[in-house]
Amino acid sequence: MITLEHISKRYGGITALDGISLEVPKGCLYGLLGPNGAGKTTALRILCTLLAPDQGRVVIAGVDALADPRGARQQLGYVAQEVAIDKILSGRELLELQASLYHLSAARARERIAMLTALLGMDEWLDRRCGSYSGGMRRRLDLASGLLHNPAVLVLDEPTVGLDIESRAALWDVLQQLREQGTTILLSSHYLEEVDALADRLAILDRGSVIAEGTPAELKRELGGDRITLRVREFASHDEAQKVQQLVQGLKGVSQVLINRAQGHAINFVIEAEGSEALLQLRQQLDAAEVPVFSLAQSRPSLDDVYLQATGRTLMDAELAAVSSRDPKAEKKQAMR
Ligand SMILES: Nc1ncnc2c1ncn2[C@@H]1O[C@H](COP(=O)(O)OP(=O)(O)OP(=O)(O)O)[C@@H](O)[C@H]1O
Repeated sequence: MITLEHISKRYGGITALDGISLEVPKGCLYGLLGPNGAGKTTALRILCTLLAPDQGRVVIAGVDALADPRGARQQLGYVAQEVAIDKILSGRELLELQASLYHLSAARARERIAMLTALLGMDEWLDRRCGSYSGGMRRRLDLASGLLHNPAVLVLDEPTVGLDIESRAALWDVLQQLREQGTTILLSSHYLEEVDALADRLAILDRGSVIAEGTPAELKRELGGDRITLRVREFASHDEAQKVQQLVQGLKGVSQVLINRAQGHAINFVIEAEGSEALLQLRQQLDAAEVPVFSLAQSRPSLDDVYLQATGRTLMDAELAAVSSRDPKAEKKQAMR
């Protein structure tokens, strides 16, 4: 239903997308996971014909989106990151306005609004002015606007940012229902647990490139055995961590040894075997090699491990780096042009 082929996009000297390709099959809930600044919004805006790529091809439900943007838009519902809702209108008036922009007949508009009101639980407050809505209500109304014309493809940019746990769970339910009804959904997120819980398939985006793609289970399985986090001290120095890294690399059944700066220079690695026996043996090997142990934790691979393995840093680490290097004001200005 969605094909992106070799899409590149630069903003001045910044490469936001570096030749990414994606395929989303029909009826799939697809997650685009990546830290802030990875290029998720840029990819979604290109897909939704709101931004032109420098090169590449976009096909939505068989329609070439660059040659026929209008045709592609008829297949699409887009829920942007920033909610743009008028404060004076009521939710219902806003949906009616939106329905007329989609050229729905009055009868069809009434029918769709009634259906979406029930689906999204908006009955109690839809006739109130939007200015009085909470973040969760605004998100739901925004989702309803994206779904009014019953699109085959729904694209959501970070749909649960800023939502409380309850609203987030409600939104997840709605997305799962829509998928069951056959809607193809592409959502971007920087929440690992969200993509893990919802997505049938996912792509991990980092600095404008797809660094991993598959089902959550496949990606985790590819990492092999259990993940170990070893801390020699609460906050070790980089030099100390490097020494331990070399020691651990020499141990039996150990692979993919990395230093994790974000966790006080903890050492992350994989052990071939599973279970407590393996940990016990590892502990003995560490003692024999005279490696001090402040803490030693074992877990099954997670999506964060997939990211860590591909980039050498955790998602949280990447987020922090992105926050300090971006200029939101300049980006907003540029995006308005
Ligand atoms: N309008 C713009 N002008 C200049 N640079 C931009 C603009 N929009 C995005 N960028 C840069 O392009 C890169 C990708 O940004 P993009 O917004 O696509 O990432 P993202 O993964 O969606 O992050 P976020 O979730 O924070 O929006 C970043 O380095 C960002 O600083």
